[in-house]
Amino acid sequence: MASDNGLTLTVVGCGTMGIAILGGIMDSLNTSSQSSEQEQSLPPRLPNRFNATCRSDRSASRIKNELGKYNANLNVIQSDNVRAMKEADVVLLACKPFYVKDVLQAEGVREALEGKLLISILAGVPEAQLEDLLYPGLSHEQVREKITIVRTMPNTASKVRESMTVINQSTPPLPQDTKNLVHWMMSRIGKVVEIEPKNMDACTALCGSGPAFAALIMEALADGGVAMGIPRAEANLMAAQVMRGTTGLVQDGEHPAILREKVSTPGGCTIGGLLALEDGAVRSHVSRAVREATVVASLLGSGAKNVNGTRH
Ligand SMILES: NC(=O)C1=CN([C@@H]2O[C@H](COP(=O)(O)OP(=O)(O)OC[C@H]3O[C@@H](n4cnc5c(N)ncnc54)[C@H](OP(=O)(O)O)[C@@H]3O)[C@@H](O)[C@H]2O)C=CC1
Ligand SMILES: O=C(O)[C@@H]1CCC=N1
Repeated sequence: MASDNGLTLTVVGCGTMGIAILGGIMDSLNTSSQSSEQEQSLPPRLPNRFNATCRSDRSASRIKNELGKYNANLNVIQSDNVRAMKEADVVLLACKPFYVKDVLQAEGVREALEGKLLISILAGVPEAQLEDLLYPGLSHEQVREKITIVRTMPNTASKVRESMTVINQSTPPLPQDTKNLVHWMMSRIGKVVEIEPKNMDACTALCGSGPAFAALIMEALADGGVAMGIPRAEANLMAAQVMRGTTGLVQDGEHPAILREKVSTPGGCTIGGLLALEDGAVRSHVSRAVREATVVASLLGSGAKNVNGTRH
């Protein structure tokens, strides 16, 4: 643990998401200027040392390459999760769901995590499952005396500090300092919403998978432009800025339906395009993608095989 007033944050399984989240936190610490509102809920101790764990040399190099620019106190630890967890005050669990059992049931892990805050970003793995892996047979109340586990769902836009991160509501509620710390960490990388546990899989689909769905729509917009003669580079830039501008309007309070109506001049081109989208049942298919991903997310933690197998 840190000997000064700072916390040591260990990211176990530091790949795409671990790097994105650490990058957001390090960037925020470098550029920190807190608003008065943030200061009120500022945790008493903030992370100032970072451990990132992985196994391969390739992953270790990637972590150093991508996070080196922040000049943070970062230690990359290969194939020794227990040491990295022992040194931590807070552990961010960022490995793939299918090897969480191996990671948490490895010798010495339970002892290394005792008394600490464990924040999980694993898709489809409820808090109860993490508790059971660490302390089989103990009740939730008994586990809470040994460790605090919080399930969250960020997304890949953490890298540019534009994540939509969902935090699972804890029962009983977290101690205020712990809650402030979790919110502080997650608000370094974007926006935060707390949600009931029953909705975490749907939030995994909407927020965790959402950037992939939005990217597909963005590509389709650009493809249409290319088909009608716009050069690819300009079409990509235009599609991205159109999506950004649209989100800006909605986040500024405009309802999406009103936005659509305002763009649709009677007898104009927009209504013609919108009706073509409705002919293709785009709205239904996009919603279905979120519904499908929710069902798949709910199966990820169970170790079930072929979770993307056809259900029709
Ligand atoms: N990708 C996304 O957009 C999102 C992912 N998530 C969730 O985040 C988690 C991580 O996903 P993602 O970052 O994409 O995955 P990655 O595969 O990019 O990262 C996982 C990392 O874990 C390392 N690793 C594997 N085994 C171990 C081990 N035993 N000990 C320590 N490190 C290990 C791997 O490196 P090496 O093999 O070298 O050890 C790898 O770098 C998943 O649970 C996913 O559900 C949540 C939201 C969005
Ligand atoms: O596809 C996945 O399983 C992960 C979880 C959310 C985003 N990516």
